[in-house]
Amino acid sequence: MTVYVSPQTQTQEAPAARSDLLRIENLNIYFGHTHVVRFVTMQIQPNTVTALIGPSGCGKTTFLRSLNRMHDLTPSARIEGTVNYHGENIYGKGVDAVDVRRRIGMVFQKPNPFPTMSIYDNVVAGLKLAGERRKSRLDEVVERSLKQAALWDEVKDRLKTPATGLSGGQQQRLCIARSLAVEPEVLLMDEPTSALDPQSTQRIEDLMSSLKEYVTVIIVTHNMQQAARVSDKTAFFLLDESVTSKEGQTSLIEFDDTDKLFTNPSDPRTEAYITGRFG
Ligand SMILES: Nc1ncnc2c1ncn2[C@@H]1O[C@H](COP(=O)(O)OP(=O)(O)OP(=O)(O)O)[C@@H](O)[C@H]1O
Repeated sequence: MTVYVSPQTQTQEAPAARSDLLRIENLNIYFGHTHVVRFVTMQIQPNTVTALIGPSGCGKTTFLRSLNRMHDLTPSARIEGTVNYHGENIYGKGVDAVDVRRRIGMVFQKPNPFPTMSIYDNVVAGLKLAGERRKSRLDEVVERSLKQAALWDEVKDRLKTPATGLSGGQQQRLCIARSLAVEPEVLLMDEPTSALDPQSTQRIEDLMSSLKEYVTVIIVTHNMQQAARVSDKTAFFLLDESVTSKEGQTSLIEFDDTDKLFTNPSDPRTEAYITGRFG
C-alpha cells in the first residue's frame, strides 16, 4: 500500500511483498568528497529488530539517518542508490520527507523531550501539529503510547506535570512514546541507551521485544551484548580501506541472523570485531 506519495506521483509498480518493508539498494552516502557509506544493499523485514554494529566512524549513524531522510538539511550530504519503503524510493521525486518521517520515526541518543511541555503534551505534540484536537482521541493515544513504551504505570497520575521532572530513562521512554503516538511503521534508534544508567538501559532493552509487535526497529548500538540480547538480525559495518576493488568496497560486511553472526560469522573481519580484536 502506498502511504506517503501524493496521488500525482504514485508509480504503477506493484506494491512490494510484506516481507520487503525496507529494501535498501546500492546505497552510497557522501559528505562533500568523503565517501562515508559504501554500496549497502539490505532488506529489513517487518516486526523485527535489526542491530547495526561496527567500530566508531564506520557510518552506522549516517546510514540509519538516511532511512528517514534526516540528511536532507545537511548541504554537504549526497545520497546515491535507493531506500525502498513498501516498494517506493523515499528519495523519489515528489515524496514528502515529513510524511516519510511520520512513517519512519526516530529516537535519538540523548532523551530530548520538549522541555516546556507536560508529559501528556509531549506525547501528543505530533498529533496536535497534524491538527488533532479531539480530547477523547488525544487521551486514548496518550494511554496507548505510554503503555507501549512501558511508562504508563509510572506516570499515569502526573500526566500534566513537566516532562523534565522525569528521570533520564523515563524521558527516553517518553520520547519512544512520542514517536509511537503517530503510529510509525519503523522506529530508528540511534544508541538509545548510551546516555542511561544500567537499570534504565535494562528497561529499554526489555521494552524492545514488545515494541516489535507494533513497529519494526533498527537500532545502532556500540554494545555488542546489547545487540545480541535485543535483535533478530545484526548488520556489521566496517570501512575496510584495504579493499581497493570497487566490488569489494561495501560498508556492510555481514548481515545475518543475530545468533549466527555472533556464534558463527561468515567473514573473518566480523569474527575479529566480535571477539574484540579491533574497534
Ligand atoms: N554532517 C557531517 N558532515 C561531515 N562528516 C560527517 C557528518 N556526519 C558524520 N560525518 C562523518 O562520517 C563518518 C561516519 O560517522 P557516523 O557517525 O555515521 O559513524 P558511526 O559508525 O555512527 O560512529 P560512532 O559509533 O562513533 O557513532 C565519520 O567520519 C564522521 O566524521
